[in-house]
Amino acid sequence: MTEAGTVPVIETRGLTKRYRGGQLAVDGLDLAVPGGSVFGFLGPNGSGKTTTIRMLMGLIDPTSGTASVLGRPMPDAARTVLPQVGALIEGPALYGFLSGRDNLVRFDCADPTADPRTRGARVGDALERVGLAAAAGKKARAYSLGMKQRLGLAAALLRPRRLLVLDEPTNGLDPQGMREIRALIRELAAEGTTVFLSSHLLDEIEQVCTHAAVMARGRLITQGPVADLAAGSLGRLAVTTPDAADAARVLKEHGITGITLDGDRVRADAPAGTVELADLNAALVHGGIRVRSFGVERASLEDAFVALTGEGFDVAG
Ligand SMILES: Nc1ncnc2c1ncn2[C@@H]1O[C@H](COP(=O)(O)OP(=O)(O)OP(=O)(O)O)[C@@H](O)[C@H]1O
Repeated sequence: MTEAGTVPVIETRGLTKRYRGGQLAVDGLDLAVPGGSVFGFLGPNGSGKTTTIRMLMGLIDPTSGTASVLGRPMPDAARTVLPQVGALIEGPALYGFLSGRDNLVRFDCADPTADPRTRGARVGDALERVGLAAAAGKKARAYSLGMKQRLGLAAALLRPRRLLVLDEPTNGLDPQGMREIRALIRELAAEGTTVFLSSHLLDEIEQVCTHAAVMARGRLITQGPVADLAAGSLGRLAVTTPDAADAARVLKEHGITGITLDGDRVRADAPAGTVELADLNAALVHGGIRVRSFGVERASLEDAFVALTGEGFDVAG
């Protein structure tokens, strides 16, 4: 699944986690995250995303299977791997009574490899990076949720990272906050950082991710480039006409399947391969059908998800 020649930045084989209560949270996961990708880890609440991330970061041990991050086994190589990974998991731990800047100073002090002489510059750069320079002196408790999330990202960016792991980075944010975080993710990716982010929002994955994996009930349903995942399910043909019943008949005569009628809308499976859309449109018109609009609606990741799992998806969150 990875691009030719690139070593996966995250790779798991048969990764499984059964919690002590017997809950099988992650079941035989084979994941491959290509270097340089923005990789969306998508699934409804409770599908095992956080459990997987916690295993990847060495926070909990798998029941069975293996995980490697930056080419090294986890959790065994956690000490060498984790300094190269910026993580934002379950919201940043901030002190409300400290300013944004002082929170970052605290994080930097906690890093034994961080040179105290260059601390001020590092903290300033990170604040600049996430657009918080102007609000750096404000107490963190006065920050909006989006600003807190950006401060958490700034903490993850205090040193150069090859990989960023973000668990639901836009959860609870308003649309403006979501846009800010997404823009930042795109920027970081453009600089070559691989970003692995979990989300239960399909449109978020479509907007920012190059690749995605879809989870349901602890199992991997599919993974690959986002464009391929969406293209895997054909789009829907949509015709608007006052002669809907006749249009449906003509489409059927031309071998079109999955036809549904709703008022003046006729929808159907998009024709595969041999049927030319222009010919189909001409056939309708020649059949005396008054066509108001005719086209193929692009398949979305949501269509792919529904086709793959037979389930709806909590799109709105
Ligand atoms: N510490 C735990 N002990 C027992 N069961 C757990 C524990 N943590 C999670 N689970 C269960 O494991 C399953 C997967 O949970 P997980 O949090 O990994 O899913 P998720 O996809 O990240 O969902 P969410 O977005 O709600 O966090 C759920 O059924 C959950 O109830």
